[in-house]
Amino acid sequence: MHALQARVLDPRLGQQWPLPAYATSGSAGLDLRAMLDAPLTLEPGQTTLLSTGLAIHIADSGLAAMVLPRSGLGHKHGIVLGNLVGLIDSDYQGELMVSCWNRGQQAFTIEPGERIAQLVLVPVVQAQLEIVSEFDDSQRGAGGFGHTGSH
Ligand SMILES: O=c1ccn([C@H]2C[C@H](O)[C@@H](COP(=O)(O)OP(=O)(O)OP(=O)(O)O)O2)c(=O)[nH]1
Ligand SMILES: [Mg+2]
Repeated sequence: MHALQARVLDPRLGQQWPLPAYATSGSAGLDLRAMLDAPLTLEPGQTTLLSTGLAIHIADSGLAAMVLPRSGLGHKHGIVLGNLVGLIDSDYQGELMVSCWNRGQQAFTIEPGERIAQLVLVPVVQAQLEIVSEFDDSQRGAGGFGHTGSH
């Protein structure tokens, strides 16, 4: 288990609602909660930026965190992320924010403290660009976007 510095920015987190924790020993994501004062209804097509009450400092440039949708909310209710995926830089120290997008056909009400997204810590390799005039041959070359067919 990796140690990760975190600050609680909303006192309700850890008191009224549990701090983010892995739901099972094999869970990959920590659920993030909506720090709302009242239920918030997202109309179809609407996007809102939600506070999570939590800040983290990853500190290691070999790591990042990703904010991902929860499958139940996304599949059943169309509640996904306005940025599709959130990327948290290792030097970001601000509040973790979640852009919530109702891509569905029905209004959805987010309750205060509801788990709205999940945070996954991932390894990162930073690359130094080495500019060349030609690449060595590869099996694929420049073929993409369905180049290998559909079967
Ligand atoms: O879902 C998200 C995505 C990003 N962030 C924070 C952490 C991240 O490190 C920072 C910047 O994100 P990103 O680089 O994706 O946004 P940008 O539009 O490129 O902004 P910037 O110019 O600040 O890098 O915003 C969040 O809190 N939630
Ligand atoms: Mg950026």
